[in-house]
Amino acid sequence: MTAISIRGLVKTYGATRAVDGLDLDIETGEVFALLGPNGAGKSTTVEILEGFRDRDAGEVSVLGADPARADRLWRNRIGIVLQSSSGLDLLTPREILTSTAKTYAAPRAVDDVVAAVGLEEKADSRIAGLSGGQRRRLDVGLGIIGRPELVFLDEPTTGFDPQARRDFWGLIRGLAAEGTTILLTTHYLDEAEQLADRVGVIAAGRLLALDTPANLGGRASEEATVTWLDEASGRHTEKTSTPTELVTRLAEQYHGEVPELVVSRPTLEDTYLRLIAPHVGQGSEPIAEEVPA
Ligand SMILES: Nc1ncnc2c1ncn2[C@@H]1O[C@H](COP(=O)(O)OP(=O)(O)OP(=O)(O)O)[C@@H](O)[C@H]1O
Repeated sequence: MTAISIRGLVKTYGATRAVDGLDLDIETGEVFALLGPNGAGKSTTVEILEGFRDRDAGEVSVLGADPARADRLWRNRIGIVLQSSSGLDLLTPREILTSTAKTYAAPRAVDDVVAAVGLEEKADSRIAGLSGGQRRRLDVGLGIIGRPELVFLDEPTTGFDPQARRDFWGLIRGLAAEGTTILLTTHYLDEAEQLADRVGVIAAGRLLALDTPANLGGRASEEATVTWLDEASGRHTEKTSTPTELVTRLAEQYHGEVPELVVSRPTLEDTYLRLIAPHVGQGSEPIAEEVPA
């Protein structure tokens, strides 16, 4: 079943075509990561799907409804992670989670959410005293307290320390295991690789590539790089489509362990940067001066 369907979506701001004819389907239960450089149109797309922004053209369906005309019942089925805890400085995370939970029909238990986002120690402290990363955890907690079927996460781990990011990934995997559909935007390629079933890369409001993280842009069939250190001749690097064969040959040559052996394939970040390269800095390149002959 399709949770989100987008056909020919267009959004313009003055002369800027922020979203320029986007087509995309996201399946129920899928974790989908939308990737793209700054200004690619990710937030605009997500805000249209959330019903917070009007579109200029195209068809959009989210959980079977058009977000531009959706009602409160529909809104209760989706979870949105906003930068919402600002302005609530005198309250505590537990207070704001408890009052938000009351607006939903079947909310999660406040204690469960506090634990899921790792805010146990700060649950009863004023929000004013929370760090940036702790506030973001609260935002995530507010986004999931209503037990939504679909969660929108716009750059959810910005400002998280490495441990908090790992904890958050565990939380997302848990939601996905319960069947929650998740649409995530992120600039962290490792996050997309860890979490997403599929990724979509957009630039200038258009979809450039759509695949699993492992296959994006033909990644799975790209050559591997094998490096090793030879005591006599120094470091060697070879690109090959048959790395096992090369490593087997090296193992024979060195009679066992190959010194400082590394076998690597292009990372998702390498592939992503290659995909977006033609679209980055468009229009902002300095005009080269003509050199007189
Ligand atoms: N309210 C607005 N008014 C005018 N232009 C806007 C507005 N919101 C976004 N834009 C423009 O639309 C384009 C897409 O912006 P958007 O915020 O959707 O990109 P993004 O992919 O989410 O970027 P980032 O990764 O920086 O968050 C940009 O050129 C941006 O300047």
